[in-house]
Amino acid sequence: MATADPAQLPAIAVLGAGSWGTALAALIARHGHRTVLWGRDAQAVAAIDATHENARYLPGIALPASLRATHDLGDALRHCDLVLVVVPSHAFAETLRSLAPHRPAHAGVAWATKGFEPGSGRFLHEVANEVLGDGVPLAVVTGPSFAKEVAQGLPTALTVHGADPDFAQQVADALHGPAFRAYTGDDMLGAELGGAMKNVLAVATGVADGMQLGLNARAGMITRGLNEMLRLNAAIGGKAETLMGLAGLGDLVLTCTGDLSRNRRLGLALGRGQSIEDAVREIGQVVESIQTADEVIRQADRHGIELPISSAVRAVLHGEITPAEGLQRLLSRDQKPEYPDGLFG
Ligand SMILES: NC(=O)C1=CN([C@@H]2O[C@H](COP(=O)(O)OP(=O)(O)OC[C@H]3O[C@@H](n4cnc5c(N)ncnc54)[C@H](OP(=O)(O)O)[C@@H]3O)[C@@H](O)[C@H]2O)C=CC1
Ligand SMILES: O=C(CO)COP(=O)(O)O
Repeated sequence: MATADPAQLPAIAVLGAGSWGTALAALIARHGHRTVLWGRDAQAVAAIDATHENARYLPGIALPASLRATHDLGDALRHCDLVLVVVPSHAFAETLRSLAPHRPAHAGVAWATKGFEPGSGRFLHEVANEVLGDGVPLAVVTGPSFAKEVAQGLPTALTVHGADPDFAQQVADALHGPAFRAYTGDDMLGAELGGAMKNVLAVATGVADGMQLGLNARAGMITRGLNEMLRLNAAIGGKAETLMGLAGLGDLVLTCTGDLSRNRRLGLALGRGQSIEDAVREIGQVVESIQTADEVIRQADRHGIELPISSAVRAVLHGEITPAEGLQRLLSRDQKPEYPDGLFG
């Protein structure tokens, strides 16, 4: 908390100077932790360090003067007690490999990245286990949290899941503060699945809204989307309650309904007839669903689960069908019971 002696609090290195990494670094620095933000763009990072503003990703928002920013990974990690990785999923494995030789032996590694390893479909904790080896405490930070609102100090709740409860608590303690509630859990599988899948489902809801299908369609899409999350989660062995909480339902509702969501905005643009290339260029930030849709379907196929909405999103993102054809595909499915295999079957 702001009144604590910074020397008594864990020092934290945040890797990734985009909107979410910057917002989390600012939050943690405001709580009194010695915090260093690392970014790959030397010029941008020098400007953040000098002006206390991330002009590209969070323009107009004042960052705490105590937040240091650097391009030197060794410098960022040298005296840290905890590493928080906040790069896009396509850069996750590479960033872990870069940080590994610099990580102080006692420092656990958490991440706020949402998605899977592109190409392999591996969960990010599987990647972290492989790259860092056994014995390094790991945790995932996830939940309904737009970077801009966190950076502005607006109230937010999210959750930290890890197999090592002490480490999950350490991460949650750094995030928790006067306007920020950080909960904990031990279900990395469910937490990572929720954070990844909600981005794909936000595209679906965005498409429906872009096509002006109405509020009924939006609510139906969100609810059947939650059903897809629950079914895949049950198959992979995640806990149902994780998906009914901040990591699932909470983030699904935020991303499907909030226009700050880049994944929703991609869907809106596609639903209005814009091309994916133009939409992505206009958004100008990472849109995780583009890679995640493939990996969700890969996971679903592996477990023999049918996910009609996610599958339609994947096909639209690949240009295999139009949004109108995707809608027709969903509406023409056979009628069936709402829960043929029970609530979490
Ligand atoms: N923004 C949000 O509200 C939230 C985002 N997330 C998740 O956080 C993750 C990061 O997203 P976000 O910060 O929003 O994305 P942004 O698009 O805002 O920023 C991406 C950042 O990652 C950097 N980057 C890209 N590739 C690499 C790489 N190979 N090595 C190192 N850095 C790289 C970019 O650097 P450069 O500028 O040089 O390209 C940029 O600083 C995503 O998985 C996202 O889903 C989770 C919750 C909320
Ligand atoms: O993960 C997020 C909110 O929790 C941010 O969503 P987008 O990546 O769609 O902007």
